[in-house]
Amino acid sequence: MSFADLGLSAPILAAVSEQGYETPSPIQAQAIPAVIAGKDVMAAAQTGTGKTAGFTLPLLERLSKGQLTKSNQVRALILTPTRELAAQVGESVSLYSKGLPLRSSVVFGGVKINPQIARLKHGCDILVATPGRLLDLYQQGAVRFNHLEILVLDEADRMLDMGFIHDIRKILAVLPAKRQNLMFSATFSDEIRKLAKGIAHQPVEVSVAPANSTAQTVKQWISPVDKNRKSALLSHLIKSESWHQVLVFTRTKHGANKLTKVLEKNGISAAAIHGNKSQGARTKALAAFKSGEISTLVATDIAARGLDIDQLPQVVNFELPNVPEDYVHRIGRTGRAGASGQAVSLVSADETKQLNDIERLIQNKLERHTVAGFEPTNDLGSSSPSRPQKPRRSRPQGEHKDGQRSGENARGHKPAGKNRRHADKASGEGKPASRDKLSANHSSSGNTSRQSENKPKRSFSANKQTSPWGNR
Ligand SMILES: Nc1ncnc2c1ncn2[C@@H]1O[C@H](COP(=O)(O)OP(=O)(O)OP(=O)(O)O)[C@@H](O)[C@H]1O
Repeated sequence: MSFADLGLSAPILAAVSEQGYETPSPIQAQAIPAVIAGKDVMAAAQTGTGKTAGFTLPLLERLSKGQLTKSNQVRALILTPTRELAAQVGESVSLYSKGLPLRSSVVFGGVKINPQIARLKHGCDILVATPGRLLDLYQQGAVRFNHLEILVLDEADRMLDMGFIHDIRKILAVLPAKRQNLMFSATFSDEIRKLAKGIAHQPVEVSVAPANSTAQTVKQWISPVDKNRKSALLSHLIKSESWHQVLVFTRTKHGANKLTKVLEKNGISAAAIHGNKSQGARTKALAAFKSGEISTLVATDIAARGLDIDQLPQVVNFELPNVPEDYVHRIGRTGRAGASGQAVSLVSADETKQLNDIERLIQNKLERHTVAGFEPTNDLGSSSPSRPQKPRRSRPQGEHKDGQRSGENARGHKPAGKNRRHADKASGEGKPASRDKLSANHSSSGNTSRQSENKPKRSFSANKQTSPWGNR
């Protein structure tokens, strides 16, 4: 199977080959023809298996056949839960649409709105957005959806959970009823799956692995440890194992700041990224991490979804997430595109319940390795992954993960224009990061990227045993 067999035209095939992709991943092989055929698609596939190209390539194929955009209008809307992810997806859209006469743009909160309004004036064929800022732009008349053809919910389960559903409903209400709906994620709870089906029209369900499964390329283990020894253990591991690039997840923003300070005190170069940081600080931290300027990025779940950090070798859960699906997404920042990676969770006795929930969700008992000198005084107890899965705990209504409120709540239900400062924060997590390049106000049609230069061929066959790309 090659990309040419999937019904993509020459300019798109050229862009794909410039990226070094030789073979479509299983999710791409299944989703691309269905999207090109105009069907609604709900797609589930493990983290790092190329879902972005799975919806972007056929979307471009369809748009390239129709009429180009008109002023303030959008033909395809891609919604993402974080600003960083919006930027990254925007970058992919630019790369893949290089040879096409299509305009694309990215909008998210936390940066000035006026340049975004100016860019939208001429309309865009593809708009990548976070929900809060999109609503503000809509309410200010900067963007119109009369000609919208395609809606994509990237990280669909996250977009449809309690924190985002109000904004999504408002957006859906202003879109034409007749449109193509695409929803992609690595995880779908039954509850969210039902909700998604209500939005899509007889969707084709594409799934290439058991529901909610982790990428096979990630070696996972847990280290039982007492809560008050976690930062010492993390510092010890980073130094003794010579981890040069580690993404560490904490449960709270305060916890991320505190841990960053401890690591720095222990001589480890670290920065924190979370929703209370300015967009500038977020962008800087992620860029410094990607370039190797700092070895450790301490993040809340703001960084759990979708971020594609090239060859990231190591993820650490300093604390386990409350929602078990978030574990799957967090550890999926490593072991992407067939590369191997390692994910370690530091688990204290008070987290036994979260651990049980995670092991049930992924149907796998995680290996325990106690590090010498860090033996816990309190036992973890044992879990049984095979018991039936409990209903998923939803996040509190109106709360985005990472303490962010929905656009509506953040604006205190006032029209956006009257409370712009808050509205800017609304979609919360917002600012971009592409794989190698961060661009705060990325807007483009056919821009260039360092990624495309001298791209090595990326093939699935090299790692057939473990790679999700090669398991067909
Ligand atoms: N056909 C392909 N061949 C080789 N590499 C690919 C191919 N398609 C995508 N990639 C690369 O694989 C990586 C992961 O892709 P992507 O970010 O789309 O994963 P994803 O499935 O959306 O993951 P997540 O669930 O974490 O969002 C990217 O670096 C992308 O460039």
